[in-house]
Amino acid sequence: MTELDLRGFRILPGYLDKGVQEALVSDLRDVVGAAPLFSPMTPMGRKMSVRMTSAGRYGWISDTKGYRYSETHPNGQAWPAIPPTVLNVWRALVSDARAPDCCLINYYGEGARMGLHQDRDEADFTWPVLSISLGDEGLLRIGNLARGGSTVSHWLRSGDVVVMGGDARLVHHGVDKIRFGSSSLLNGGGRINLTCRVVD
Ligand SMILES: O=C(O)CCC(=O)C(=O)O
Ligand SMILES: [Fe+2]
Repeated sequence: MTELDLRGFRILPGYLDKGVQEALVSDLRDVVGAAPLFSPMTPMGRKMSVRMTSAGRYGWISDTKGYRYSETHPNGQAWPAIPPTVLNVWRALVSDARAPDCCLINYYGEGARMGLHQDRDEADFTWPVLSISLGDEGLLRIGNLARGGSTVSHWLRSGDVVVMGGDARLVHHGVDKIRFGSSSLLNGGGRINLTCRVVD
């Protein structure tokens, strides 16, 4: 398998075969059944186009009080456990020593996007963020440690995995757009991105 290094992000195209992708989607259906997707508001009061939920001890939430991790879903309930199918990918690529305590699930429907940002709400940046893409293709944009400057873009496809760690742990990134309907993995189309994080 050819592995790519884009500004320190380790990109593993096609890392997960179709069978594993389907198993992940099946487990995620259970997670979303227990912890429904919601549309977060930015601290500025704008609705994000991506819908989200989480699994694990912590989930990532955003509302007018700001971005943060929470031990409960906005509906007040604890998040469901991270499925073993997800933990297996982390174990294979990141660590046997410690498991992630958050798996953020992002769902991109038609027209959804995510602006350039850093993942910096975790306590210890020596742990990488592991990202898994499922379903429709998404155009990842990668910038720099500081805000601004040039960017590079790369289409992520279903089964691709990205490790954002080391010196690149705080590199800005975002998803400009998806190619809605480009994959048949998810009934009804769209893109799911999972990011596994060590929060505390
Ligand atoms: O959807 C993606 O590929 C990236 C998601 C992301 O950057 C995040 O959830 O922080
Ligand atoms: Fe991110």
